[in-house]
Amino acid sequence: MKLDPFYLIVDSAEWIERLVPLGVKLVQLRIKDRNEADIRGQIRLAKAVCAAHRCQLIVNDYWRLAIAECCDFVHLGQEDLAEADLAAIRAGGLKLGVSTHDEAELDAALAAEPDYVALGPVYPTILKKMKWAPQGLERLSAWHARVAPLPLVAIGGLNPDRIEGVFAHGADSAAVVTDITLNADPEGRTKEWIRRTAAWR
Ligand SMILES: Cc1ncc(COP(=O)(O)OP(=O)(O)O)c(N)n1
Ligand SMILES: Cc1nc(C(=O)O)sc1CCOP(=O)(O)O
Ligand SMILES: [Mg+2]
Repeated sequence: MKLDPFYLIVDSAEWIERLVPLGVKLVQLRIKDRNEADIRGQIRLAKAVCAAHRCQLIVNDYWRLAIAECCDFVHLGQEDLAEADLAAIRAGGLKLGVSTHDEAELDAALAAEPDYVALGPVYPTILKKMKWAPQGLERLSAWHARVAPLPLVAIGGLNPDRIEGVFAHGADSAAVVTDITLNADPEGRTKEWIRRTAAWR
């Protein structure tokens, strides 16, 4: 399976409505702190927009809702993974991406037979407090050696100037949040990401 090299992560369907029509082909809906009915509505709207624009939607965390809403890709962290019903996810025909931050987590991720593995934070991130120090580019190469031929996603502190480095060290896709959502011009920055990742598409 091939992932688009530009992996946008946003916290609402409204962001997806705004940015996916610009040509985004891979987006994660990563919602925190909303009630279930709200999240279900967000997933429905995101799914409709992504279908209209041939963009792959990945639902973070809410695997039960993703199955119920007939989505086809979920992303799970290690705690989510430990509690998730992987058989139900597979029976629902969903693909699975898994976060990793150390070797033990990589072992657990690979045991789940995922469709991609993410490594982070490659660089410092301001999005959330993390207990792991930045992994650095050499760590991406080490992950690539263990993960290939599965796609490897780099995440954490990425910006357009760091794209080349992560792909040179074995990443197949670069995931990004704040470089776009906190940018003064999110649309312009999204177009820049699409352009700067074109060589790996
Ligand atoms: C592509 C990608 N990589 C890592 C994460 C982080 O997932 P997780 O560790 O479950 O943390 P939250 O995002 O749920 O806070 C991700 N979402 N996407
Ligand atoms: C959501 C998330 N997960 C990470 C991990 O390492 O698992 S780093 C991260 C934040 C990514 O946001 P930004 O692009 O703004 O740094
Ligand atoms: Mg999670």
